[in-house]
Amino acid sequence: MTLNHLKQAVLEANLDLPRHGLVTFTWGNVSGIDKEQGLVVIKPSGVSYDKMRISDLVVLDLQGNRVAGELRPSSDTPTHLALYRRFPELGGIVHTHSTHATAWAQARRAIPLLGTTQADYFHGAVPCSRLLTPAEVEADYEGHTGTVIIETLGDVPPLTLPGTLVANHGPFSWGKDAHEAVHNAVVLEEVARMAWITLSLAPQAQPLPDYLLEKHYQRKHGKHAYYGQPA
Ligand SMILES: O=C(CO)[C@@H](O)[C@H](O)COP(=O)(O)O
Repeated sequence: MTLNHLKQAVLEANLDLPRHGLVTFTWGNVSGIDKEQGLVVIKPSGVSYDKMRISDLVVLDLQGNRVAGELRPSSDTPTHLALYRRFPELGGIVHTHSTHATAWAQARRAIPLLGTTQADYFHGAVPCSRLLTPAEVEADYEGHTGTVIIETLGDVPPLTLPGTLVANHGPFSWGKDAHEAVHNAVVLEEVARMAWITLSLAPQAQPLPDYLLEKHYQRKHGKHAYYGQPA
């Protein structure tokens, strides 16, 4: 994919955020990475989606040096860059304040794995990070937001758990590219809403048994996946 194709894909992915009802005002951002060139394309900070143009996008290297674009990059850029540096398998990252996922993050609760919808995408509960410390906020708030996400994932391959909640902040999602990252952000918001309603109806609701988790997760993502149509 050329850099211009990546810019177009990242623009489209950002415009998909309001299309899918994931953002209010400018409360979200999407980036994508050209792994060969080590360049990240990200949304400009504070620019409304209906006014966003491809020329507004900002291009940076993985150390955060501007390569192209005049506007300030998203305020969450250091978080995106920290995740790309730590997880080379990521091709796209999304951050939103989508209502239900943000509510679970504000409650500092992982979204339990209660159903097969979540098991189709997440190989377990959607974890919630710890709260950043005052020293971390003081030193590098957005960079350390990446730190707590990386800590929360530990050795879990990120594409098997394509999203995490940052305590008292909101969800970050990712995928093999920007489009898939937005798809996973939509799923995260949906399963957050489903889990909230489920636990309202049945506070004693139990997690999905492992045999059903594996069935659903592997049929979409396993070596012998058979969901959908062959590529
Ligand atoms: O988390 C926040 C604000 O709390 C940010 O995600 C903004 O909501 C989006 O910022 P920009 O990408 O426009 O800088």
